[in-house]
Amino acid sequence: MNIGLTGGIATGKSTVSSMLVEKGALLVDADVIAREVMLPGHPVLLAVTAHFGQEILLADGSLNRKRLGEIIFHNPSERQALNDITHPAIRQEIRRQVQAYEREHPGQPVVVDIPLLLEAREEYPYLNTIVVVYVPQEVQLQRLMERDGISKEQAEARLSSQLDIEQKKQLADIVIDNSGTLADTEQQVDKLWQRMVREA
Ligand SMILES: CC(C)(COP(=O)(O)OP(=O)(O)OC[C@H]1O[C@@H](n2cnc3c(N)ncnc32)[C@H](O)[C@@H]1O)[C@@H](O)C(=O)NCCC(=O)NCCS
Ligand SMILES: Nc1ncnc2c1ncn2[C@@H]1O[C@H](COP(=O)(O)OP(=O)(O)OP(=O)(O)O)[C@@H](O)[C@H]1O
Repeated sequence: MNIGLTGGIATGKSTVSSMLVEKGALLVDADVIAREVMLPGHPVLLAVTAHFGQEILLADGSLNRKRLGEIIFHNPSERQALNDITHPAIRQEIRRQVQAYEREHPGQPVVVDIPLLLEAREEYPYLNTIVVVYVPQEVQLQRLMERDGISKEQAEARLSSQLDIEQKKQLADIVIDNSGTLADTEQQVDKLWQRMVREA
């Protein structure tokens, strides 16, 4: 069984996907792919630079992630422009990796971690079980500020760039509540893993 794993920023997707990988799942990680297409020389980074200008690059030609983040998390039309440039290539690579795993490891469960899965559900018809990693918004905000060392205002800007976590929870087939201890989460992940193996 393959699952699409999503949630809000800092709700614990990586925490849960690491637990599943420990148990033997194969992982496709959209954030990793998103970083790869932003490496110097990649056509996607060239297109991003053509739109946003050289000021989004550091002196060595690599992406100034902080600068681009400041622009797109505060400006919906610039965020849309970035999504229009980057998302088709990211989606294509996600699909390619899933197909490669299915070919090379038939029957082995695959976890596809995509932060913006429910913002573009129709783009992923091949993912038919959606798992949402959930924490209430106050916990999400707190964890995000702590992990990234950012202000409340910056954290709120990131949260409001995505579908609300309560809405994502409503759209889930399976919810993992990550607001308790890691041991509480691990118990839920155990159950999910049993199901993934059973329905492989
Ligand atoms: C804007 C960038 C440079 C900021 O980099 P930064 O290192 O600060 O953040 P990072 O990449 O670790 O992203 C952290 C989280 O932010 C959220 N996020 C990132 N991009 C977006 C977006 N376009 N819209 C909404 N949320 C986003 C996601 O939850 C992601 O997990 C970077 O996020 C980026 O290149 N974004 C465009 C690609 C993208 O949409 N990636 C996320 C989904 S695959
Ligand atoms: N159950 C938990 N209790 C306390 N802290 C937790 C718990 N789960 C995760 N965290 C912490 O919360 C932060 C966010 O978790 P994580 O990085 O897994 O989220 P994410 O959804 O993958 O984030 P992103 O959207 O940015 O990729 C991390 O600092 C992590 O260590």
